[in-house]
Amino acid sequence: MIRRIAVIGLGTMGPGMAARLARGGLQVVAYDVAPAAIERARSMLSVAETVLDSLDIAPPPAGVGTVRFTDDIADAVSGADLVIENVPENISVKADVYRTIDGLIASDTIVASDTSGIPITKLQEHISHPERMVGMHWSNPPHIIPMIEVIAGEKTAPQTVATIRDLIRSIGLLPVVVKKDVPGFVENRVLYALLREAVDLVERGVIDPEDLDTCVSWGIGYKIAVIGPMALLDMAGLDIYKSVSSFLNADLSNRDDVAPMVLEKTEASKFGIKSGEGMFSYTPEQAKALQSERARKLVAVRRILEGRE
Ligand SMILES: NC(=O)C1=CN([C@@H]2O[C@H](COP(=O)(O)OP(=O)(O)OC[C@H]3O[C@@H](n4cnc5c(N)ncnc54)[C@H](O)[C@@H]3O)[C@@H](O)[C@H]2O)C=CC1
Ligand SMILES: Cc1ncc(C(=O)O)c(C(=O)O)c1O
Repeated sequence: MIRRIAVIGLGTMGPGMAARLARGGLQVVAYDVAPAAIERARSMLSVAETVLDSLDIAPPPAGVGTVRFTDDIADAVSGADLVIENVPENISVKADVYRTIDGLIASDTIVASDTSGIPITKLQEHISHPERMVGMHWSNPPHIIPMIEVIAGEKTAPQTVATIRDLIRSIGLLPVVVKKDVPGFVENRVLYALLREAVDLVERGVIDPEDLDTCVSWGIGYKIAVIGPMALLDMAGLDIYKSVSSFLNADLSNRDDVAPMVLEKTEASKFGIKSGEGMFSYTPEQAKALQSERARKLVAVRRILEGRE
């Protein structure tokens, strides 16, 4: 039974995840190596709590469902039933965390990684109880998006997958068990196929970035929220898909490296809203407004999709 959870890494993903787990009645202890990240996470936590209120996700009874911050990793993981690792997408940084916590956790503590796509089999090499390690891939923003992928590595015990799947379900979220430990799992394989083509189209001057976003959001995005790709194929007709894919697939981007436009921007520290510039430019006020607007619209759409409006 999972009651106490340690969230390690409080950047983009950690705070919203901590808020959502606590709202599900779990005792969360949140840790980051950087004191500034802990401070930022405190304010992100209260923003996430307001959003959870607007989703009508009822608070748990008094005394359970708390988030406590700590700057001591031993304190964070001590007594944890589950540790969720949320540190940068880099095997050696993640492996360092696993080595550090290895001697601090019980042999039956589950260690989950929120990796965006590093195979769990590779991460398991760095922990002494690989049967207790599992992928638990949340989607950003984690306090609003209900779907979480659950991925077993070669050495993950089936019981570990079942425990995490049941935990996700028990707090009203939507687990999807991925059957093979492929890089990127499923969500990011699909997302990155789309992003590769989108970046390529902008890079080749086929379309301006603003128009690309309008085309994808109001064309594909709007309907894909209501009907998934498999059912969409049936709606369009597999005969149409066969005809179009017979000439189009060969023309789609198949680049296997990072696009030059993305390399140029990241080399100039243009990372997006976190640095004030990426594909577009943002003042701090615009970045904040964009995040609130995204939360407000996601809440509104979710209420409708769940038939609550
Ligand atoms: N950003 C996104 O949209 C999503 C990211 N992910 C994955 O989640 C993980 C975390 O991603 P983000 O939150 O975006 O990263 P981030 O870079 O925003 O935050 C990472 C945090 O980890 C902390 N950190 C670094 N080393 C640490 C250590 N040894 N111990 C404790 N804390 C440490 C950093 O100080 C930072 O606050 C990555 O594996 C990423 O691929 C998963 C879903 C979505
Ligand atoms: C660009 C990008 N990369 C990875 C992820 C992820 O799911 O890991 C996301 C996301 O939205 O969650 C993302 O946008």
